[in-house]
Amino acid sequence: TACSSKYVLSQMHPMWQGPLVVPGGDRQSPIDIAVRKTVFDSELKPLVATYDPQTCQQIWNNGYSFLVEYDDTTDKNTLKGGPLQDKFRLCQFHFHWGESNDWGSEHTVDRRLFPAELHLVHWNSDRYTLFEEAVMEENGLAVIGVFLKVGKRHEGLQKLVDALPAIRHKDSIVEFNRFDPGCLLPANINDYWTYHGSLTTPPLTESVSWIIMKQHIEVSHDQLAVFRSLLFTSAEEVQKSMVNNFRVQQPIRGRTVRSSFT
Ligand SMILES: Cc1ccc(O)c(S)c1
Ligand SMILES: [Zn+2]
Repeated sequence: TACSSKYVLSQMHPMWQGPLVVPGGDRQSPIDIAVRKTVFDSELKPLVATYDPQTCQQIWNNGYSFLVEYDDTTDKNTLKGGPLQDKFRLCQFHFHWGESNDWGSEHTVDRRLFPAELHLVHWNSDRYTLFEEAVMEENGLAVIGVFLKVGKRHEGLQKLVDALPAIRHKDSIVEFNRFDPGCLLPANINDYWTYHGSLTTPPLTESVSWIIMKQHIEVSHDQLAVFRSLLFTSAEEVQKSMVNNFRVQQPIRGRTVRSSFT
């Protein structure tokens, strides 16, 4: 689909430290959410996420993370409301995680680290026709972030976990159908923080309205261990475990993080 193509196909080995600051970058991600500095905004509306599991197409290892991709040629999977003025289309979701359960998330809450973070990536289909266009524009993307905690097994995630051994190496891909991304959202999606930031992988463009869920989801230790069995490397290269695929935190540069709850 559009969202997978050249954009995240970079052959560059993930330099997770990456450029510390993008030239002129004053709205980079990820950041720490200092709760006492957040500002409640009563104008923030409830989020409306509508997903069709039938539009799930494939799951693949792009050398940074693994992506589950959806058909984004129609408005079948939409996100609107919340801080968003326009309607956004889901194109993919992926995760960032650590080599241990002590770290792995990109965002933190009062410096608290989670073992992993889910990103559901949507692009502004009211203003653009392709993900590639939207990713370069200020109001182009909306990414929902959900923290993962280790606890009880996540039944809905298991179908995805079972598909991972087939995409162990970079650039491997398998067909993946009938997966409802909604099953990965927490029960309460109306309590969130939102701020303007960037992608956390190249090209690090400052095109993202971030919507970070206050409520986390739980996955089992064993499910997370399967994430760590993936490889950054292709079958020909010396094996390198896909772990710690998160970016270092970036300066807040005077930005305000708004909350939808008090
Ligand atoms: C579009 C996109 C690709 C990869 C990512 O980690 C993020 S955060 C967004
Ligand atoms: Zn991400």
